[in-house]
Amino acid sequence: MTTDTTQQMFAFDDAPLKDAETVLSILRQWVDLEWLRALDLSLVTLLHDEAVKAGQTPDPLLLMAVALASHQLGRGHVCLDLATMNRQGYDALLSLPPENEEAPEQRLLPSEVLLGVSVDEWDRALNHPLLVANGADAETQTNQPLVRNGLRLYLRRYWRYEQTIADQIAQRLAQAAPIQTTGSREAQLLKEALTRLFGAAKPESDTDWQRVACANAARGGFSVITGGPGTGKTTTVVRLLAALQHVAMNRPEDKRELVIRLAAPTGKAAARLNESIAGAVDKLDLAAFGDGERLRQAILTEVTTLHRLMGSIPGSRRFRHHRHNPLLVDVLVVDEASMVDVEMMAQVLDALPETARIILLGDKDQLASVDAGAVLGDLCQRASEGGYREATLEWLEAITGCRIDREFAAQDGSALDQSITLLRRSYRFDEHSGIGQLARAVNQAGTGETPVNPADVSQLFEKGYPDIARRRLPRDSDSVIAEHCISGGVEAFPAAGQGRGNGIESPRGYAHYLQVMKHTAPAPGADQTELDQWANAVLKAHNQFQVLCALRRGPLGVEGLNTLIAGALQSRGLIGATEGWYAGRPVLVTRNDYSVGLMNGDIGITLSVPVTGEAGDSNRQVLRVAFPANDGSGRIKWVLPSRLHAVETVYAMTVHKSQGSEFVHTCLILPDRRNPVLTRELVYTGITRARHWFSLLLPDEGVFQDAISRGVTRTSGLRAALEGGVLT
Ligand SMILES: Nc1ncnc2c1ncn2[C@@H]1O[C@H](COP(=O)(O)OP(=O)(O)OP(=O)(O)O)[C@@H](O)[C@H]1O
Repeated sequence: MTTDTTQQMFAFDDAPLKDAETVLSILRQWVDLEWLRALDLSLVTLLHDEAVKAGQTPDPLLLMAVALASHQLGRGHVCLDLATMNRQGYDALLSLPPENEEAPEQRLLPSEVLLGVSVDEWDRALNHPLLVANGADAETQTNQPLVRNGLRLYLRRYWRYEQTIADQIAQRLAQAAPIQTTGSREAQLLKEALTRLFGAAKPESDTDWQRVACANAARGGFSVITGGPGTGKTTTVVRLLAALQHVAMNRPEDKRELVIRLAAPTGKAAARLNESIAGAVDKLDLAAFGDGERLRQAILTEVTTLHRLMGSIPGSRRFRHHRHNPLLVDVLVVDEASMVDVEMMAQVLDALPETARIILLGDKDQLASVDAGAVLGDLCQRASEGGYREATLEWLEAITGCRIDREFAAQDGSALDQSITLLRRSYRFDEHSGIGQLARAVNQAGTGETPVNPADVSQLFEKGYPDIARRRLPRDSDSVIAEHCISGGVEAFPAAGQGRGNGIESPRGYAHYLQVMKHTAPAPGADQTELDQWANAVLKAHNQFQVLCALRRGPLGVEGLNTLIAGALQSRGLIGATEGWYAGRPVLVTRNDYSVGLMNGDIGITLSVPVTGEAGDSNRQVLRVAFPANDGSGRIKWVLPSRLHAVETVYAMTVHKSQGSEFVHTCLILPDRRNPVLTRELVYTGITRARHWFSLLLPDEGVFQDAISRGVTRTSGLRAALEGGVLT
C-alpha cells in the first residue's frame, strides 16, 4: 500500500468512535489495507445489523472489539484480551500494521483510533445482552454469538472449546484414584512395575525424571509429559503403558487389559511415532515380568491420526465420536500435543469416556498449533519450576524411590501443576552436540531467570560443533543458496561435515534423493514390490534434507526458494522441468484428502514408473506420486497426479508446516528483514526438526538475534479457567 493511496483514504475526525458508521468506515479501510480480513468486517456488520433490527444499537466500541476479536482469532488467539491491550498497547498486540509495512501517515493505527479509551469504557461497551453473554451465564444463555469473561471477549464457539477443555481436565484432575494412596494395591503394583522397568531405585543419584513422569502420569486421569527433542518422551510413554497394563492386569478385581490408543495430529507425526514406538517396545526389557510377552503385546499399539481416531466426517468439522458416542478407550496418548488446537483438543476430550485416562506428550517450547490456541504451552506454563505440593512430592518419591529436589516444590501449586512432568535431560543431544546446545540456548535467549544473550547464541556457531553450520548470505545470494541446497553445504560444517562419525553419513542436499531416484530406478517389467522398494529408498533419501523458511512470500520465502531451487536443480540436469508434474518433484499435501487417504503435511515424491500397456509395450512411463503409507507397514501409496488437488512443491517449506516432522539435515533460511513472524519458538522449532545436521543461512545476523529475543504469547483464558475453577 503506497502512501499516495493511503492519503486518498478517509481520515476520521476527532471522534473516531462516535457512531457505528464511523467505526465501520475505519474497519473498511483496515480491510482495504489488508490489515483485517473481509471476514472480520462481515461479522461486525452482521452483528450490528441484527442488534439494530432488534432495537438494541450496540456501542461503537463493541463493534470495534468484535472486529479485533475476529482479527486476533485469525492470528491464533482464542480471545481478545482488552485489559492487556489497554495496558500494553494495541498496535503491537494486534500486530498492526502487519509484517514489514510502514504505518500510513493518516491517523489510522488502532492506537490512534482507540486513544484514550479506558478499561471502564470497554467494560461498559461489552455489556450488550443480545450480543454478549456473560461468562458465568453463558452455559444457560446460549443465544448470544459472543461471550465475555471479564474483559476477555470470545466468539462463542471458541469460548465453548476453551470451557470444554477446562471442564474436562478439571473433572479428570478431581478424580481420586486408589493409586494415589501409597499403601493401596494399585500403588504397590505401580511401584513394582517401575522397579522392573527402570531397575532398583537410586535415591542418591540425580532425579530420573522419566521414572517420575511414569509415576506421575499413572497417578491421575489427566497428565502431560513434556520435554525437548530426545528427552525420552517415547521411551517413557512405552514404559508407562507397560506399567499401566501391569497394574490393570494384576488388580484385585477386574483384571482386564486396558484398551490403549495412540494418536498424533498429522500423518507424518503419527508415522514417526509409530516407528519410534515400535522400536522402543522392541527394546523394552520385560524379562522381570512373568508375563513379559503378553505385556509387550498389550502395549504394541498402532499410532493413528487424531482425525482418524475421532472418525472425521467429510465436509464437516464434526466427528463421529463425541460425548454421546465416546471413544472405546481406557488410555489415550496424544503425541505432538503442541500442534493440537483448541477445537481439536476440546473435541477429543469431549469424546473421552469419563473414566478414561489421557496423556499429552509434546515439547512445550515449540510453535503453537497452526489454528487457534496454544493448549500445551498454556498447560505447561509452570513446568520448568515444577510447582509440586509436598503431598505430591512425597507420593512420587515413595513410588519411584527417586529423590526430588525441593526447588521444584510450591505449596500453592495448582492441581494442574501436579499433573505435569518435564523431562529435563536430552539423550539424543548431549553436551557435544551443537544442535542440542543451540536449541537450549535459543530457548533461553532473553528469557527466564538466567537469560542467554542472543549474541552468545550466535557465538555457538564459532565453537566448532561438528553438527551445526552457519552461512552468511551475500547480497546476491542465489548461487550460494542453490549450491548449499543441492550439495548439502558439507564444507560449511566444521571438519567438512565428517565430524559425527557413528556411521552417520555427511550432510546431504537435494542432489542425493534425485541421484537415488535415477540410479536405483527399477528396470522395465519390475513388479510392485520392486517399485515399492525403490519409492521407499527415494523417500528415505529425500528425508535426508529439507529447507525450512519463515515466510511464504519474498525471495527467501517458500515461493522464492522453491523457484530458485527448482531452477538450480534443472540447470544441473537433476530434474527435467520446473513447472507442472515432473519426475523428482517433491510435494506437500496442504489439506486432508480422505478420498485418496492423504493428510495435511504428508510429503510425496513424483516418480516416473514403467507400465506395461495392453500391447505389451514395456517402455511406457507414467508419473505417479509415491507417499509412504504411514501405517508402519512400509507400504507405498501410489497416487495419480491428477487426483492431487491440494499440494504444493516442497523444496522449501515453512517452519510452521514442518511441525511433527524430522529430517536428517535441516537447513533454516531466514529472511533479510525483521518480521513479527520470526520468533524464538519458530527458530527453536526449525532447529529441533534436525536429527543430525543443522545449517542456518541468513543475510543478516541481526535478524536471527532479533528473532530469538522475541517470544510468542497467544491470548487465551485456559489457564485462568483452570485455576479459577476447582483446581487450586
Ligand atoms: N533413560 C535413557 N537412557 C538411555 N537412552 C535413552 C533414555 N531415554 C531415551 N533414550 C534414547 O534417547 C533417544 C531419544 O529417545 P526418545 O525417542 O524416547 O525421545 P523423544 O523425546 O520421544 O524424542 P523426539 O524428539 O523424537 O520426540 C532414543 O535413542 C532412546 O533410546
